[in-house]
Amino acid sequence: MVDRPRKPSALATTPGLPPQPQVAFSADNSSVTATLPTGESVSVLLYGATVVSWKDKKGEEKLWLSEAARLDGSRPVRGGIPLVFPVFGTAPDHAQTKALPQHGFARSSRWEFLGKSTSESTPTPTTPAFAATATSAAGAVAAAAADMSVKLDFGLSSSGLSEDARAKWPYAFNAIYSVTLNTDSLTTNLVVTNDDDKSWECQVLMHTYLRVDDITTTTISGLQNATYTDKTTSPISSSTQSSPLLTISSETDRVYTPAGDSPASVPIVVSSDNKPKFTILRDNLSNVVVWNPWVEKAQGMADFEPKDGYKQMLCVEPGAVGTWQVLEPGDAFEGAQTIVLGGKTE
Ligand SMILES: O=P(O)(O)OC[C@H]1O[C@@H](O)[C@H](O)[C@@H](O)[C@@H]1O
Repeated sequence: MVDRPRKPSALATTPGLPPQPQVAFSADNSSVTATLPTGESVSVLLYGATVVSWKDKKGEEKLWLSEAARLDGSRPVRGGIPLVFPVFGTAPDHAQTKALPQHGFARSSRWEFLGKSTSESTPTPTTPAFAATATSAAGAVAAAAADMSVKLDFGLSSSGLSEDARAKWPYAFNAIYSVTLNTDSLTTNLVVTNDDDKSWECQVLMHTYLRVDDITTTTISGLQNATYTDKTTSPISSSTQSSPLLTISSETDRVYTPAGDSPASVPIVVSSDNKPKFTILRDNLSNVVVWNPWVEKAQGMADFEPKDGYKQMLCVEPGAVGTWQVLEPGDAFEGAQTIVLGGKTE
């Protein structure tokens, strides 16, 4: 169970120092949960290094997780943030990955927990910003706690794969996935290194299931003028997003390539009733998949519950999937998303 942490590793015990984030494993060691002193938390299943919960300080869940999601490692998690690597979907025409299952093996491999690190920008009494927010030692402690973040690192390498996955993708690699919880944001960052003596190609995607209040009043901005492929048509079609706002009113499965020189310069804003709920920033991930299965596809997925749960979820998935990332021996690919609560980006 992800909700019953034990073995708190760092507690507020030193007077005068801000309280520290807590990091704890579940009783069965299947997941690790980090909690900030201000109450925000994130839980990551070692299976897939799948983020399965992200809560704000009020305890409100920000990610959608199916009630029928398997958390026992028997199949990829339906919800949270499964990690897609080294192939997005299936690629029957791509020699190196054609034998792999949908979305590759990262989401169905057990990752190793490498450790946690915390950071804080501790204001001092001489800093004007500090003086404005804290006029006492207690205020200083509270201000420091409010600025704190915790990073959880997970590792996976070719030697940690199942025999089956290794046989289907026989390349040496090393991956480090970092999940950083801040008071108002969550960052997931993947670095994959080619440890082989020959080059290989991969795709990467962070399959984020956002929890929304009501899909019919949800809008997505930041995709205007982006070209996209529509996977719901047969054959797959291509188009350009003309409207500034995307709304979802039927099955949606699109791979966007937002316009702009730098992928990071185009935030995607998911709003509920015109109120910004999530702002998604991308670093070196030049595609965004927007997916909602709607009525029929949700019915067809055994692990999708409740069946009308598609009304409370929206997948906005930053990735590098439009083309193949070619990694020469020793090369690394790094990509990240930051999901900021509300409309703030700084
Ligand atoms: O059922 P899965 O393997 O988790 O995939 C869910 C969806 O993932 C999305 O990223 C794909 O674009 C969809 O085509 C796919 O249906």
